[in-house]
Amino acid sequence: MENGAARTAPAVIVAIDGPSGTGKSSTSKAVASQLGLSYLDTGAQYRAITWWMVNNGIDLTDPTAIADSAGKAEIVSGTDPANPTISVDGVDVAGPIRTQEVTSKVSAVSAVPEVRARITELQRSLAAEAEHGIVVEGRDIGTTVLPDADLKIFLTASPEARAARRSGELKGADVQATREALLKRDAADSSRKTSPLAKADDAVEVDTSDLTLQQVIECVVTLVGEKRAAK
Ligand SMILES: Nc1ncnc2c1ncn2[C@@H]1O[C@H](COP(=O)(O)OP(=O)(O)OP(=O)(O)O)[C@@H](O)[C@H]1O
Ligand SMILES: Nc1ccn([C@@H]2O[C@H](COP(=O)(O)O)[C@@H](O)[C@H]2O)c(=O)n1
Repeated sequence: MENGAARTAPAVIVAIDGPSGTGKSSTSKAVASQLGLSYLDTGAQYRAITWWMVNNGIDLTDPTAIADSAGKAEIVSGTDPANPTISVDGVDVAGPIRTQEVTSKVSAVSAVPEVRARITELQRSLAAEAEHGIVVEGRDIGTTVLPDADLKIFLTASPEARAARRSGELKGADVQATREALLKRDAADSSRKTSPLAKADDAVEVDTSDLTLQQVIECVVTLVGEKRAAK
């Protein structure tokens, strides 16, 4: 180190992927906050473009119609883990993108290659801009968006654990119906041709079924520390 310059932690790129309800958002946000990193929820971006298409009457059963309008909405993501934001054409859509309607339609939109190309470009530029590094969570971050990430995590959990977590969050929604909806979305996301939900070969798999959220956060923070120490 020259001139006694203080040693600062090297910037680090962390990719966290996995099926729905495995704890990606909760874990990523907490890890990013704890380590002073940026945070990007890529699912929110796919939900935002879906919300725009629903609002603009695009036929979501027609992949050509989806592809033709893939570039029309301006999607902006704020990457502060204490206040992640998402807007479409200047409108804050953090609430509207969580409706049942958007949740049930997002997989049809995210399967279209033109949509993925557009959103992937946004994700890569946000990751490149993050001064101290970033935690990016989604389905294809380790495999496609950031294949050179310093650390790749693939979170899993049993369908039962995930359904119980989600129905608790949805204030007592039927656990069985929630389980079916989660599995249906995972099946669609895993079977699409373009960058399906998948574990990267070099990802660390963490089964969160029997872990508390705090334990998962600690596990990821430890893994990031190890990667940083080796840089
Ligand atoms: N290890 C855990 N133990 C118990 N509850 C958890 C755990 N991890 C996350 N949760 C809870 O499970 C719910 C789903 O978590 P979260 O939204 O982080 O999952 P996700 O993988 O990002 O889901 P999605 O892909 O559908 O957005 C939240 O209510 C969260 O608080
Ligand atoms: N990298 C990603 C992230 C998300 N998707 C699609 O968005 C949907 C919503 O994701 P949530 O994390 O908010 O539940 C998800 O079901 C995928 O269809 C994606 O394709 N790639």
